[in-house]
Amino acid sequence: MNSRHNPQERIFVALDYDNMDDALRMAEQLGDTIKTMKVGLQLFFKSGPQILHRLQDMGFQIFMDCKFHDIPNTVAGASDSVTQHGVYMFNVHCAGGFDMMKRAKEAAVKRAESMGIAVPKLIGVTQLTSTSQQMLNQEIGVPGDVQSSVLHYAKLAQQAGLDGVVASGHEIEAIRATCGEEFLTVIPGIRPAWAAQDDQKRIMTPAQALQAGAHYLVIGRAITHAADPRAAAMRILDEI
Ligand SMILES: O=C(O)c1cc(=O)[nH]c(=O)n1[C@@H]1O[C@H](COP(=O)(O)O)[C@@H](O)[C@H]1O
Repeated sequence: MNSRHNPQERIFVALDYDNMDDALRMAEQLGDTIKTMKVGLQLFFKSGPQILHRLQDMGFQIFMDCKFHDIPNTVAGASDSVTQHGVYMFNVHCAGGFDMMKRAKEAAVKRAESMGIAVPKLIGVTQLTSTSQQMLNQEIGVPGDVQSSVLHYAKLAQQAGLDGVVASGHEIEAIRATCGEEFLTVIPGIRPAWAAQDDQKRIMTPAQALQAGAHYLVIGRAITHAADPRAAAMRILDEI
């Protein structure tokens, strides 16, 4: 297992809520167990950027999950804007291509340097964890196996200067072998043995994913929908 970080720093909790009060309540409950909160589009569109600053004021780092995917100029502009909020990490879809990813990174670096803040980590989404082999081939129209597609995107993201990728637990080892140990792997689709699978297809337990070399795990419902979220987070931390 990668031991560079303590377990609390390796779990990002997905605050997938439709209002700021519920999200802040959850963050408060998890305050002494989790360091980074993931804010996605559902919450962001309801609360606006103030959710980022409220969480930061509570001491959390933010993974802004905006999954940008547009022409390079537009994504560069969006990356510049999100960087201004001092987020720890944000993401783009690798499917936007090399130039889009490179421009996103350049914009984030330029803005962070002009503000004198840490450059946010930029992560490329490879294939979503809700994508099965059959979906990839038949619906999305990409031939070959999921792992080959994920590896192709991971290599492209690394060449474009990104810090890492989002993928499922099943691809961690191949990504590490191809892109090296420093290239970050951010892994959703995490399900403890005692949690429901929901809409995720390519899943893994927290312990298995860390064993395979994941840097960070993204966990939503297994914690936020638990009867006692803090106890669920503690149980996961114990398991890893
Ligand atoms: O970028 C992501 O965070 C992401 C990528 C991916 O391939 N799959 C995926 O589930 N996610 C996010 O990770 C979180 C997973 O939530 P749960 O399935 O509730 O644990 C959600 O907020 C998703 O938006």
